Amino acid sequence: MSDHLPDQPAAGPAVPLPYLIIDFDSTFTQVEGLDELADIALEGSPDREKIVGQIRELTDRGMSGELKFSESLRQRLALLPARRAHIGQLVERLKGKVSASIRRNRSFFERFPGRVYIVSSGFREFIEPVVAEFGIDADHVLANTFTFDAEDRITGFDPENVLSQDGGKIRQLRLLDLNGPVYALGDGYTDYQIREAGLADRFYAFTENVTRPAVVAHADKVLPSFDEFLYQNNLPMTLSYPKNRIKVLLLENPDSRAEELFRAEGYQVETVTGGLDEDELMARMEGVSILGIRSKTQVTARVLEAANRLIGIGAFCIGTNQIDLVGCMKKGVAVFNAPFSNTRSVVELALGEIIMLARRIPEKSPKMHAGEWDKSARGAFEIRGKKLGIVGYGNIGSQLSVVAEAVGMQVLYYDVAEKLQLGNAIKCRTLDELLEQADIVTLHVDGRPENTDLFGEAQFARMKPGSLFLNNARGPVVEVPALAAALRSGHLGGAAVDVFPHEPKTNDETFESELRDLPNVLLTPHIGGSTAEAQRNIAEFVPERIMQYVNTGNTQQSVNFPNIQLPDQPAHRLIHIHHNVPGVLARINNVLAAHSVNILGQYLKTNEHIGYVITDVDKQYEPELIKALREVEHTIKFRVLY
Ligand SMILES: NC(=O)c1ccc[n+]([C@@H]2O[C@H](COP(=O)([O-])OP(=O)(O)OC[C@H]3O[C@@H](n4cnc5c(N)ncnc54)[C@H](O)[C@@H]3O)[C@@H](O)[C@H]2O)c1
Ligand SMILES: O=C(O)[C@H](O)COP(=O)(O)O
Repeated sequence: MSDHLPDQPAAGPAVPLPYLIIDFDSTFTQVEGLDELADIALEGSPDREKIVGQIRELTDRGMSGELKFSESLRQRLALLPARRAHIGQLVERLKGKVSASIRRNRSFFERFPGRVYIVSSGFREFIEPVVAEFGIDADHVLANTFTFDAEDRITGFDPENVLSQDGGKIRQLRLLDLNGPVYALGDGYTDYQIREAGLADRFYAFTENVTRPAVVAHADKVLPSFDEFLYQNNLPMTLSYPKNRIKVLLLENPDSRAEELFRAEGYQVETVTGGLDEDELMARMEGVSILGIRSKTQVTARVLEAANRLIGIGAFCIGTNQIDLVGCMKKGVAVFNAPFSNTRSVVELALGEIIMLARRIPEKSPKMHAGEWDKSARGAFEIRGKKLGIVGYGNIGSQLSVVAEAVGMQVLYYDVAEKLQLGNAIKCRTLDELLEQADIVTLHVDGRPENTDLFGEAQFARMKPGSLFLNNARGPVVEVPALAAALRSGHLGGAAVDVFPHEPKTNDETFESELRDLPNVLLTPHIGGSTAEAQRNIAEFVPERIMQYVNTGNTQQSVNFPNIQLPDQPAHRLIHIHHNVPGVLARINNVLAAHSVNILGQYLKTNEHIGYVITDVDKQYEPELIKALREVEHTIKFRVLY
């Protein structure tokens, strides 16, 4: 039995629950209130950007300890042309900008309002209504207050308020005189000063929104999220595990959007340019929960053995033949890919290649670059009316079929599976039937092991003399020496090849192949799916699938897990992956019954190797229940979602 994410610690506060002194700007909320107020007040002003920028800079200098706090506040307010009416708009804006992890753990604040103080150098007028939604009363908000003139313009701050003065938070804490342990949480230097003055037992630097190195350097602990604080202190939390503890390793340069999306969700992300070989990858797998790869990285049984926390793999491409899918299943690792995101890109490349080969451009263009003018129609033909033989009529093959017919080609196809015949395409019963008729043969099969060497001497010999050949599928599907021989002998009129049995791991390695320097051969470095559109689509599609799996257990479109999509419902969700043997579901339910847990919804799907059960239950689980579920015989992985 293995388990990648620890369960929620015993749901209950440490005794006694320390007082939490929480900063407001950039901690409770994602932003600085005064910066936002300036942005609102200056709407429509040509100076908006300039003044907001100046205020931001002053805020930053004050927060990092570079400028005296009172001076930073005075200068900011002098720049701020705001009125009382703007404060209402600011409150609405701030309500939508409460830090994600604070928002997520609203129930914590509602449960322990007496232990939380918002101590801020910001202003009560906008803080109070925002934190009130979390059950925090006005007498637990300690903040500055604005002064106004007769026309309701903000003129400054109340100088009598200790929080407007240097060392204001220290003075405020002294006045509060709390009896018991005190923890201070914030992003600024003034939050650290509470601890420095001995008025807090710990200072936690909160970095979910902003990281100030000078502040982090003084922290007892760094908190990428409030979940992390609750987790470290064994306090009740909404998630079962802080996302910042989930490590994502991205290889082979997927579009930067992927990293952005994972980071936005709070995950820790590491990236590696290019691919890694087996040993290198094994050395990187410790602690990795999510692995992102493209077509090059081989995820073998040895790699999986080295993966002690892996729960999901994202193939940022279509093909998944590079992954030991069954091995993943048996380890409870769900695999997702992007089945359609680069389909169109491959189709467009194939069509372009067909035309280029038919006009012998691979020969003509280099000659022109060398200064040779070779104007002749020898060996050049139109593609209109020619027979295109598509081997593998899946997503790419069938899309190419439509596009090829649109430019006047006749399409023949061969597939091992029964496929919907599109347009006027003609199905061939055997591969040979297709090879004997086609003027151009294009491969779009997947990389399953049985397809290794699908095309060799015999298949090329079957093709019509002078015909063209394209491989944009997978390198091992074609015996390269046989293809090279058919081209050298002139039996084939040309070829376009994008994929190779041995491809360089990075752009720094040299490409070696027998196909180099052959006539009328277009060679491309596995770029069938390498377009801006495809890469962007993939980088959005795959992280979304993986995050849905991590967050909700949804396995829709997983390539190796039974597909289950569940409704979101207010419940506690338990995820159980087990070897597919009889009786596991009954055992799970016996454990739930023995702990008097009511099942709100339960979904089971199995495949040849595993069973996947999602159970929604109606009450907070006890540690003993989790332990008992984990001990159910044949469990591969057990996970508490929330
Ligand atoms: N060059 C690139 O950059 C690039 C980009 C995307 C995809 N690809 C490759 O293209 C492949 C196909 O992509 P897709 O989205 O169309 O996949 P798909 O799964 O939709 O289609 C593959 C089709 O091939 C058929 N097939 C498998 N083996 C066969 C065989 N021996 N003979 C005849 N038919 C066979 C399958 O039944 C299926 O219909 C991918 O698996 C990937 O390897 C390459
Ligand atoms: O399977 C695929 O989608 C293609 O082979 C593209 O792979 P790549 O992302 O490694 O370019």
